[in-house]
Amino acid sequence: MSKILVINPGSTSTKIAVYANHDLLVEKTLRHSPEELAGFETITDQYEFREQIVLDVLKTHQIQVATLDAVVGRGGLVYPLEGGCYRVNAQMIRDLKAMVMGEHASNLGALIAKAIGDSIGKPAFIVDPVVVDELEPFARYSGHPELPRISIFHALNQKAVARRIAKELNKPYTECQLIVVHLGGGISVGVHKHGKVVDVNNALDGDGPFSPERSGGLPVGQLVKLCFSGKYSEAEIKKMIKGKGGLVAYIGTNDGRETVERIQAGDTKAREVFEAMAYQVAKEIGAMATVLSGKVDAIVLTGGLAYNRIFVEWVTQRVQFIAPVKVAPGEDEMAALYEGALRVLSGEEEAKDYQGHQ
Ligand SMILES: Nc1ncnc2c1ncn2[C@@H]1O[C@H](COP(=O)(O)OP(=O)(O)O)[C@@H](O)[C@H]1O
Ligand SMILES: CCCC(=O)OP(=O)(O)O
Repeated sequence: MSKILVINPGSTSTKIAVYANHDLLVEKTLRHSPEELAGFETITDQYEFREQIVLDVLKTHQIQVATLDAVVGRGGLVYPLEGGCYRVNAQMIRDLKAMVMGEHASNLGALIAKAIGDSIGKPAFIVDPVVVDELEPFARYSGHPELPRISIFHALNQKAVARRIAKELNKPYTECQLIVVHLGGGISVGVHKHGKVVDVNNALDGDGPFSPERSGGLPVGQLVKLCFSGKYSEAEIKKMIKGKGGLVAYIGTNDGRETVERIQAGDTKAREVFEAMAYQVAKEIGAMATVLSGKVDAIVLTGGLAYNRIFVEWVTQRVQFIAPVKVAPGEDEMAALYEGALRVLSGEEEAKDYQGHQ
């Protein structure tokens, strides 16, 4: 029997699960408001706070750390790599601490998993981190060679959900042409062409639609002017793009459910902003459909916001002319992390070795 702890830190939540022999023993999601996270200057500063959440959940459910066989965390911003299950090693920890590709809550997945694994002499893994890179050459062009587009997205959930939908379509994933949209704290719109994500917006850093806590793409000229206006520090501008952008900037919350409650209570501003976010998501889907020359098997909406009927309806109305829209609310990340680690523990697959910068 393999008992595995799964740790999934997201920008608006920490998700924890424990599995044993395919049985889900515990699953818990803790949501974090912008106020709760405001006191932490960097993501790494949230380490103790998020680790304590994990340990508290284990304690509440009377699961002894010593009984675990492995720990698997959501993979963060390491150097770009191919998909798969990687053993957390010293190089990975160094790169995450040095924030070589930037900051995101997912960076804490490997750090916490490694600390807990080391405390009991058991291995720690990550699976399909947010930097999985399968972009085709055209997708890397931005418009200036010093600023190539890069692949940062919800790789783990996009891949897991795409495989599930491919099954529903009775087609191997490697033969499908899908557009998968993860609607989380960040929003990614990925083109899955024959099993590879050949184009996707950088969900973290000022690209694509705005999201609950991110600005998405901004008018560059105006942004440059703002950067040099003396009005804001570099750190403040970065926060406008990630953390305090999108819904947070317009209506002060990163919470889709709270937004819906406000809309139901007659808040017209919240309604307009929420609908504008759906409009931008639809526009990005339209753009991504051109990558597949319009030959799209299905458009898939997933992530937390896909639970919301009105939001899904607004997007669907604008994009259903392209392909059938399938809704897979929430995420398959916890099971995908568990299964990735289990494949290694059972000897079905070998853990990949993270090398750092190639
Ligand atoms: N039932 C729901 N209705 C509307 N929005 C929801 C619902 N559940 C989650 N959300 C929203 O989805 C977003 C988070 O999605 P999730 O995929 O869990 O993201 P993350 O991993 O970024 O924390 C938040 O804005 C959250 O409030
Ligand atoms: C870093 C890309 C993935 C992402 O945006 O995740 P969250 O929605 O959990 O912030």
